[in-house]
Amino acid sequence: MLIVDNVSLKAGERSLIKNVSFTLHPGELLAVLGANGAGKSTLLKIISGEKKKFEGNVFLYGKNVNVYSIKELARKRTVLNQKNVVNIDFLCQEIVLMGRYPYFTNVPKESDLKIVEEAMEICGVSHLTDRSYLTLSGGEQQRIQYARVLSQIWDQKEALILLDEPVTGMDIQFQHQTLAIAKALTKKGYMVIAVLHELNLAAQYASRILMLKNGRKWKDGNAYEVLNQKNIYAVFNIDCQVNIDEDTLSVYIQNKMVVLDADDFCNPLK
Ligand SMILES: Nc1ncnc2c1ncn2[C@@H]1O[C@H](COP(=O)(O)OP(=O)(O)OP(=O)(O)O)[C@@H](O)[C@H]1O
Repeated sequence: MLIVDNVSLKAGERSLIKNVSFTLHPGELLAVLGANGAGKSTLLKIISGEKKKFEGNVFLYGKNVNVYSIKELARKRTVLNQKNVVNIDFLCQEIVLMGRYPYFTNVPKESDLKIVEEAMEICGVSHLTDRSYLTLSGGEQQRIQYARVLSQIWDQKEALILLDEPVTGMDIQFQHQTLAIAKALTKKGYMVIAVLHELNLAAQYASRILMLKNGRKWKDGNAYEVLNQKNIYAVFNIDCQVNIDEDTLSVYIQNKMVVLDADDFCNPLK
């Protein structure tokens, strides 16, 4: 279980996160939504233990996240960051093997290599095993990073999977594949928190949605409760049509096209 208890974080005088509380249970997939700069990545960094100086408390499986040892925490939570900077020319298999670093000292065990193989297979990147990571496309790199993140908790009975914009740069097939894998893992008892910008993917895959606005919790509930026209306008300042299937209560959001007149913003002196 994850308990986020009245968490706040400031940068100077500015509040990045303000009094955010929620509880997550095994089996839940929480999508965190919000406009650019709403505080989604900051919240994930607090939960992951990356940001240590904040008000309030985060308890992961009953223990304060700030008192875990690095090694212990690495077995309880895994993180896919928004940006994954790699400058050294690793092979893809070596990148995924990094997920197993908390489990071996010098030489990976047979079981570590097997997990790397399995994680790469589920992420559809087995064919990239011996490729240089730096030669991959953006979407391929993202899928390798996802395999690394999964390999880190693959053999754990309980763990929290934190995904910051996991489907950015992926084609539509792998956007769905990525979230389908996350959802399948929740059925095994894992907890997942995914920052998403695509509202329909959140509606389809998340069991719960947390909307952030200016660092505060705006709404928390299922897609049917949270993804309505009013909330979407309040958070994203955009008009949309929300279609609801009354039998399944599934939600589908259609955005309206934005039309601009170039004369209104082009340099009038040109
Ligand atoms: N160290 C910092 N000092 C000052 N401001 C910061 C710092 N870190 C983040 N911010 C600001 O805090 C706000 C929240 O940042 P955060 O990265 O959490 O947003 P986000 O919701 O993930 O946005 P996006 O959708 O654009 O990724 C932003 O306005 C950002 O500029």
